[in-house]
Amino acid sequence: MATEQLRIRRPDDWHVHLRDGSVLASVVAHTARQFARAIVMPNLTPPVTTTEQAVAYRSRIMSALAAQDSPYTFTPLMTLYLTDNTPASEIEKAKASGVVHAVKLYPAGATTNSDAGVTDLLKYGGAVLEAMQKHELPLLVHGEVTDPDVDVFDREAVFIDRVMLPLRRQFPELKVVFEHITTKEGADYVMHAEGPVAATITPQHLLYNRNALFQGGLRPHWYCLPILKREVHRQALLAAATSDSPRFFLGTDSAPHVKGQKEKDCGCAGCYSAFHALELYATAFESVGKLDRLEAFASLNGPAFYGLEPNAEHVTLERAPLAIPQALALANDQIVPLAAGESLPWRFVG
Ligand SMILES: NC(=O)N[C@@H](CC(=O)O)C(=O)O
Ligand SMILES: [Zn+2]
Ligand SMILES: [Zn+2]
Repeated sequence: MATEQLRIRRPDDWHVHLRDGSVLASVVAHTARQFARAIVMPNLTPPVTTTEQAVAYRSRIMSALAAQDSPYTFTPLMTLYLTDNTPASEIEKAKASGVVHAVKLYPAGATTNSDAGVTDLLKYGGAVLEAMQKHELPLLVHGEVTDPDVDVFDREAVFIDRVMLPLRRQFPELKVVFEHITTKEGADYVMHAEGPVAATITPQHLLYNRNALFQGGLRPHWYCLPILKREVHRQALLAAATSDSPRFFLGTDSAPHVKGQKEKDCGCAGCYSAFHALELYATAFESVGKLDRLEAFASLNGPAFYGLEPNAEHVTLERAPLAIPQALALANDQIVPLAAGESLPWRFVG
């Protein structure tokens, strides 16, 4: 008989966008409902580049949650946005704060709100990377090159050769998380690389291939960066996520954009999955008969990499259909969740 209930340690989301202001106010409870902790991305406008800003952003997150009388205990783990001008001294401050848990690399122009990102990591970032390696502050990378001559479907694989390999040769002890990997090349690299390397994987990259972008017409709500890839890549990601390797862990990359910002002539990249993240992952894991691997991926591997204890509490999912709404009334607007209108076989109970 198929499993009817699934009880796992409370998971954490190692890559999420909570935004700010009215969007923050309406999305934070979704993340807090399923996850005990989350690595919060710093790509606000303006970006979170200093420890002081990260501390202030953290209190806005906590106030937004408190304002909703949310019954959940939730700990945001903050990140700094690396720029060409980040001083090495900021790293010591960040580490000492106890609030900042990682530094995020956005290659300039690679994705949403990345204009202030790094233009040439090894040229400008040497002293900062040295400090991060010394203070054991992980570097989280959006791993795509921005070279317009590189095909958008190849940008992750090319990033490995052009940035990842030289970076890790120069800073072999630096903890690096290859965020939201989308390719077989990315999965293979992380699986076999020497040293402290890990990767997050999103639900959309485990569940869909690039056909989803064009299913019956142009589907902007499946558009995120890095873009969905071919089926062979999806299969490789599923194999990695459900493998025995502790290097792969949950990072939804839930990235809310209001409906009008997605459905336009130049729409934003990002899928919203905080509403139904665990249900999406459970569906993906079950599709390959690996539900028993979900707990390690969602609740154990991430804390181990970041040097934190796993959560003590547990959560339960039950086999019952979850109808994903066509849209969620959020932020005085609407946000369309990933796979809107479809149904999932699992439901998060609490
Ligand atoms: N993933 C996305 O498509 N978008 C993210 C940025 C990012 O994680 O690259 C966003 O902030 O909207
Ligand atoms: Zn990214
Ligand atoms: Zn992201």
